[in-house]
Amino acid sequence: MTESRRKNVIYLGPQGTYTHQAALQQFDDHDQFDLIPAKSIPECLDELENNPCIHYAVIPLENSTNGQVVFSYDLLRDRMLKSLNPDTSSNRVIPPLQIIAEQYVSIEHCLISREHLTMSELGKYKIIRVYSHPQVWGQVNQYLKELQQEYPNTTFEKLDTSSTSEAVIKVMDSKTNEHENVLNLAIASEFAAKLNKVNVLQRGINDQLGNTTRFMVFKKRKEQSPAMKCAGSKVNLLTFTTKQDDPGALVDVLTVLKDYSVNMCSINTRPFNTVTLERKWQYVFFLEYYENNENIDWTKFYQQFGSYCLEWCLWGTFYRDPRYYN
Ligand SMILES: O=C(O)C(=O)C[C@]1(C(=O)O)C=C[C@@H](O)C=C1
Repeated sequence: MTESRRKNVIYLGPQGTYTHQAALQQFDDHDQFDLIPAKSIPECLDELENNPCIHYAVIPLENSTNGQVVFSYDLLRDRMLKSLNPDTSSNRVIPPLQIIAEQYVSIEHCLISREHLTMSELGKYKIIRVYSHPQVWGQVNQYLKELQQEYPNTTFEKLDTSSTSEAVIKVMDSKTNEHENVLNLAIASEFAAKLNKVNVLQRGINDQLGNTTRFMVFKKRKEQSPAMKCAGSKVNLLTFTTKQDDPGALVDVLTVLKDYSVNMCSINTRPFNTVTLERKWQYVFFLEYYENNENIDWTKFYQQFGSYCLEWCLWGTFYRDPRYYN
């Protein structure tokens, strides 16, 4: 493969994040794809949208323990609202980005230190600063509570970073201050610890066994989809707003799914409030449904569905991840 045919995939970095693992799962052909770390989730989609050298983006969407990755949901929400063109007769928004796949990554958090030390040594520190991505706190709540109970004379502080690998780098850069009795720790994957050659104090510290995060893979809509060896169920992800706040407005939209025997797999919502719009405080709904019924007239389905929405946007149709749903 010539250099120019190679494709660039941007993901939430630095190297070693769970998103990096999702990107490696999706784009496992190293002769074809270069993986490029981004500093934040918004940067991933901004770069894919605006940088001609970026071909794909991978971002986290939801976690089995603590739900929505709100940063990602809000990117879709804001993109749908931004793309709305009040001059056109159609209420369908067609954004420049499209979802083409999902990936699931098993999340096994570790407690990580820069220096080599053991759990029994934690009690000698007055303050322990724990760095991680904000999405992680809800996955290790119980663990941190128990840690505090075990070391009652130590104050544990939680500090947010842009990703779990960023937390590891923070800990590597901030030297333990023995004099002030302050220790810096990170919560991240074993993969991140190994990449950065730091010490794993404890493994599998997440509260729930089977903790899993689901990631979404995007491409530019105008570019061709890559060839994918997939089979099985196809899923659609669509966002919409309702026409009014009257009783039954949401039911009207969802009844179309029932009428066409379309099986819904998830529904979520995020609020928004825009001064330029007449209605205050509205919601964007996120809907996922299967596309496995060949007898459905999808053109008619979307005509009817769209007629009950103020605006709607189909983000993509993709296969259920066969690695996870086997
Ligand atoms: O920080 C990382 O490693 C990420 O890939 C982000 C992220 C998230 O935003 O949900 C991914 C999976 C884990 O649930 C924690 C953090």
